[in-house]
Amino acid sequence: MFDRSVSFASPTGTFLWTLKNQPRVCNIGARTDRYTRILGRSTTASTSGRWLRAHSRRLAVGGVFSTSMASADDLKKQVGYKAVDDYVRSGMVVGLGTGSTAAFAVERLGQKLAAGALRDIRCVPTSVRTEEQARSLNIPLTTLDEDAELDVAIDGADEVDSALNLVKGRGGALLREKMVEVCAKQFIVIVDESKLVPGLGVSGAMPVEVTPFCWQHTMRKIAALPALAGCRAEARRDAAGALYVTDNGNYIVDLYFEKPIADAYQAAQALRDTVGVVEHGLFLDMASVVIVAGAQGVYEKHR
Ligand SMILES: O=C[C@H](O)[C@H](O)[C@H](O)COP(=O)(O)O
Repeated sequence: MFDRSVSFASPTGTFLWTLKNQPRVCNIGARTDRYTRILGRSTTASTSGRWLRAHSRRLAVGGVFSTSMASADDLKKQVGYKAVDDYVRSGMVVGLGTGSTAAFAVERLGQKLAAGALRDIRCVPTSVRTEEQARSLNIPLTTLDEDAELDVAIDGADEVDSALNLVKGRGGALLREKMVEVCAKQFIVIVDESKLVPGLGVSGAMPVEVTPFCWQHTMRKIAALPALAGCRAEARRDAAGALYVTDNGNYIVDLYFEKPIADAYQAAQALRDTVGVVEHGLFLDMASVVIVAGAQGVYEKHR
């Protein structure tokens, strides 16, 4: 359940969260004997809450907690914080991704800027949502028009395959994300293990951004592409049933596959060649590093 060799990006956060949530305290108590064995100290389950509180710093520094106790948000926070701690330095131009995982990286960047641990950073946000979060944290912003070369970009993903190719855009931000992330010297992807897939297109939609002009015609063209054989195309709608509109004023066609996309490169090329398609959610050969949080802790996959 936990392992001396595992190191966590943000174990303190996980631990504090665990203590605050009563059902999880029981889990900790049940495992106290294992913690004490590692630290060479005896205690009883009944004193575990007090004992763990007193030793939380030592436990956190030792990094012995298992992410099996962590919530999905804890895992996202671990990778979001680690990406900023390990890959962002003062003076850099940074691409800020979109989504629930990327939001933790933005949060960390804001914290480090406020604390003076990072200075002279300029960031390019990949969506209106991210821009608003960054502004609320006083993160200095720039655009690709002013800063066309980024040192690093950090973003989540919907799927990651074994070659570190990605599906992105289930949150609707794919166009700006791809525009920004192709300009980064290093593109750091942050995910929890649930995003790792044996082949792209299996866990949900592969989004395609299309122009509103004759979008149904474009959707039919996409669905008929031989490189996408077997896909079902559906226009994305909001909760009220209206067509979903991206930050760029476009629509999204979601493609659903029963089997992994046979050849993602062919599929990407066929989509690029379809007039009316603005961008698609296949991010191929782009990720430099994928930081993964899972049951065995946090680890990196490099291209
Ligand atoms: O359009 C959204 C983006 O591509 C997100 O990065 C992606 O959907 C992953 O989001 P989350 O971290 O919330 O799972």
